[in-house]
Amino acid sequence: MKNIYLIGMPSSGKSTLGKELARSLGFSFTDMDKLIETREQKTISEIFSTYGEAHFRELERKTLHGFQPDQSMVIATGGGVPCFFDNMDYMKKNGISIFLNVELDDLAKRLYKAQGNNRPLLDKSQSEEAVIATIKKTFEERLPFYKQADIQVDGEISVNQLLWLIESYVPVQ
Ligand SMILES: Nc1ncnc2c1ncn2[C@@H]1O[C@H](COP(=O)(O)OP(=O)(O)OP(=O)(O)O)[C@@H](O)[C@H]1O
Ligand SMILES: O=C(O)C1=C[C@@H](O)[C@@H](O)[C@H](O)C1
Ligand SMILES: [Mg+2]
Repeated sequence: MKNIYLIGMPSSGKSTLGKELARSLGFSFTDMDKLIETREQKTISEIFSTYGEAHFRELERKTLHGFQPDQSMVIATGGGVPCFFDNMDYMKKNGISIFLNVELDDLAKRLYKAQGNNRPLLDKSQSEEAVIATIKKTFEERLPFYKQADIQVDGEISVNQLLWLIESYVPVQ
């Protein structure tokens, strides 16, 4: 079966929903950020600070293009993946892309609740206002890319609802 790519802002629920979706479909689950961290033996923050963002974006592209199509995988992409290189076209060509579109206020709340701070583009040591302003600006810049997804989900959704959307888009046996 075709791979499923979950895209969206940090904290939009790609990993949480992705794991449940994979379990329901009997697909394997892969988190691109985790895969890159394992392969590089560094956290995403360390990769950014040591080699810079451009290097990280190259790693993301290589990782994305390294997945074989039709491998029955649910892939939680990094938040920036659709916005660089030909990544969005690649996902559309090689699987089903799903945009998890979550309200900015909800994104900000989730981000503050999450433990730790390993997302270099969303620095929780800044004031809450500054973080929200960054999220808003980033979201607006990314929306034209995210919107190209095959399926868009607005707000919260259950796995069963998501399964229905996927089956309606392309029948899953
Ligand atoms: N539908 C939901 N309602 C409320 N909270 C949620 C929902 N989905 C996820 N969360 C919470 O939001 C936080 C972020 O979720 P998750 O890690 O799945 O997002 P992500 O898109 O994978 O983020 P990242 O890009 O940082 O990896 C977690 O604390 C998770 O428990
Ligand atoms: O939104 C982004 O650009 C990022 C999101 C994370 O998933 C990581 O891929 C990294 O922190 C960059
Ligand atoms: Mg995640």
